[in-house]
Amino acid sequence: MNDQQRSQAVEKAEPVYDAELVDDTLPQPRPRSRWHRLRRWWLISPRVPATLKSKAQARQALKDLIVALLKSPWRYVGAVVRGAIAGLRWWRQWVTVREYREAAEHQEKLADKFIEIRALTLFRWRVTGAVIATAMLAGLAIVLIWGPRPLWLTMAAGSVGLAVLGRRKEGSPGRKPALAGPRTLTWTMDPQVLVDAFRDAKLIGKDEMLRLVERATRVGDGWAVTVDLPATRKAADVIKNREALASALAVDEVQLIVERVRGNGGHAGRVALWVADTDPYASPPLRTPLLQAERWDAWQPVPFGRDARNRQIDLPLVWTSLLVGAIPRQGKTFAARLAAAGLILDPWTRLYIADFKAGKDWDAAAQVAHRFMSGDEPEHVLALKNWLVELVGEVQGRYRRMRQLDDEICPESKITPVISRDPALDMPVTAIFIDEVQVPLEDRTPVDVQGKKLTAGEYVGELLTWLAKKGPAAGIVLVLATQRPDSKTIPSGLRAVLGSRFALRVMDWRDSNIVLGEQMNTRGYDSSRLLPSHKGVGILRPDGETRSSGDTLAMTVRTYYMPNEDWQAICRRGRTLREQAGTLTGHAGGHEAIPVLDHAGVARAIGGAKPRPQAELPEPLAAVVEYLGRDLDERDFVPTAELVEALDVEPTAFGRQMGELGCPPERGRVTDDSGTVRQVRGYTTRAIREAIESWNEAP
Ligand SMILES: Nc1ncnc2c1ncn2[C@@H]1O[C@H](COP(=O)(O)OP(=O)(O)OP(=O)(O)O)[C@@H](O)[C@H]1O
Repeated sequence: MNDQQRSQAVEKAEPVYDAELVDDTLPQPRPRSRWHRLRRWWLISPRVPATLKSKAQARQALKDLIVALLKSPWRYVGAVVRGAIAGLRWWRQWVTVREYREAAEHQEKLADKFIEIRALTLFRWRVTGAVIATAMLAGLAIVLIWGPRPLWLTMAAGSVGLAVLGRRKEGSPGRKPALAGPRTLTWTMDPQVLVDAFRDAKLIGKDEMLRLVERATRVGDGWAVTVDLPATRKAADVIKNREALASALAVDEVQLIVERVRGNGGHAGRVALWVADTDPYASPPLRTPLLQAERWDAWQPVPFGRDARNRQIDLPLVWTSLLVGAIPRQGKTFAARLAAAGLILDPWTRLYIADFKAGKDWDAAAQVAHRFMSGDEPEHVLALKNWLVELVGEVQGRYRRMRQLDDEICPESKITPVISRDPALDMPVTAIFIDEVQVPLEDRTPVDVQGKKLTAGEYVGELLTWLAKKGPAAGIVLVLATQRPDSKTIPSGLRAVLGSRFALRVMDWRDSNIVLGEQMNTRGYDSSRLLPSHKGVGILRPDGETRSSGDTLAMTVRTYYMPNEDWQAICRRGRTLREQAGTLTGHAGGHEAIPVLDHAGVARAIGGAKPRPQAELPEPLAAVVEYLGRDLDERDFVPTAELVEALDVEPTAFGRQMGELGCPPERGRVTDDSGTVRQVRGYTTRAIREAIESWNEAP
């Protein structure tokens, strides 16, 4: 066989790999060391006492032990005294032949038995006297013969006997554990008191018991304890009836925090309680930590306040909106300014500030705001209307531009930190703060929206609703503060789309529900119960995650205190940061830009008004509008070739006529059926809409 024949006879095979194909995109089991396994078992085993499972618990157990030891002499003396009293009572009954006497009285034979009873009583007195005399003589003899020591020993044994007799009876702590689980004395959180409180508040039945999950521990300036409710009871009901429980525990409800323990370590019947020693809001308020921050990232939740346990509560602002409601002088403006402070310290954030309170509270923000006004006249309302129209147009533009960005920069139709800081994309996080929003919402100045007559208030309401709905994903943050959170002032459609809510003290539970949401009072959250003296304390119902709140629906928070000088310092810092970053624009930059208004587009977007009949439009614009129909709003770009073919027009003349109507052809990108992107000439729908509008507005 020559070489050529050999190479034809032997067929080359693909290499064979001796291996297993592993899909490493799936979560892989992690090898666990013995130490890890032991640790895990230790933590979950019911045999290991809870006190040995965590340092905090062990420390608390040690403290309790020391306290028990220190208290034991007093407890012993108490038991001996109780024993002595019990012994005396028993002796009195015996000496007065009480049982026999009562039986005779019962049978109405006391007179017959009187002599007999008296004799017996005398006899027992004599026995008592004889016993005392014998005991004294015996004691004397013992002292004389053996000294006082045996006497002391006898008395000690006697005191033990009395202490046993005087030990606490059934059900009292000290004899039998009231909760399942290990038990030692606690200072204030007596388990029996807790069980009784739950029973009195009708949160558990008379025969039901609580189970102790985590013994009472000192946390901050109060006591924390975690308990399991009986199987059929729900933690949500305890939260709902927090006030009854506070009353049963004899504390003010602001001192009691009840939370459901959720996630892996919890279940629907596990409740964590914290009882403050004193009113947690009576202490002086804390200054905002933002004062120490050189700058802030708007994408990070803003430090908003502290709860009663002194845990920091942060408020996320990007991708959401906030409604703050309260009666006057409770700290609304202060709360809204806290949210603003975080955004002011991020130079990449654009701010619109409308202060309808017309006071001095917001003035310092003028040096950083892109748009700023302070006043409560109709002209201010109309100016706000224009801002909002501009913002609606801005949001529409952002969505259109985001659609054109590639998936790596913009994976969803949502702005990201990178997009928001890219000056070329011009989509910064834009926050609009409106203080006393009821003023523009109630304004009755008539406005003409594309032929439809509305009041300025109605139109502002529609624009705000649209912005709250569509704005957050495009980086628009809406913060509205109102003194009048009633259903007439804040349209329900607007309330429904505002993500986060903060209710300071209001007049009644209805107003509280208007701010916090339907039925929130029945779930235990009612801001009308807050005390007038608790300025800056409110119920926060956040949207998304807030640090340290877990899955809590809402929480009582005391906002950080930011007096005017701190606020001014933050605004000054915000200005310096913007100057350095070159992002000082609009009002703060000294050139008040006139809002770019696309009234027709906005009216179409919010559905509040219809454009004028298209018959009024000149050709070929009318034909283009007719051909595009709904696509006018849904598409960004229409190639000239498509229009020329559909309308059967001469391309050069068509281009010239469109240009004369204010809509010259531009270059744009289209994707053909095979997925290839090509650059072609055509018209942006925005330009077409603007052409329609300018024609409609022409006299
Ligand atoms: N976190 C806080 N801690 C302590 N005091 C506060 C706090 N927040 C606000 N206050 C106090 O409450 C007062 C009223 O606050 P603010 O001006 O924000 O009220 P408001 O609800 O906006 O009032 P109005 O409805 O009149 O505009 C402030 O002067 C301030 O002293």
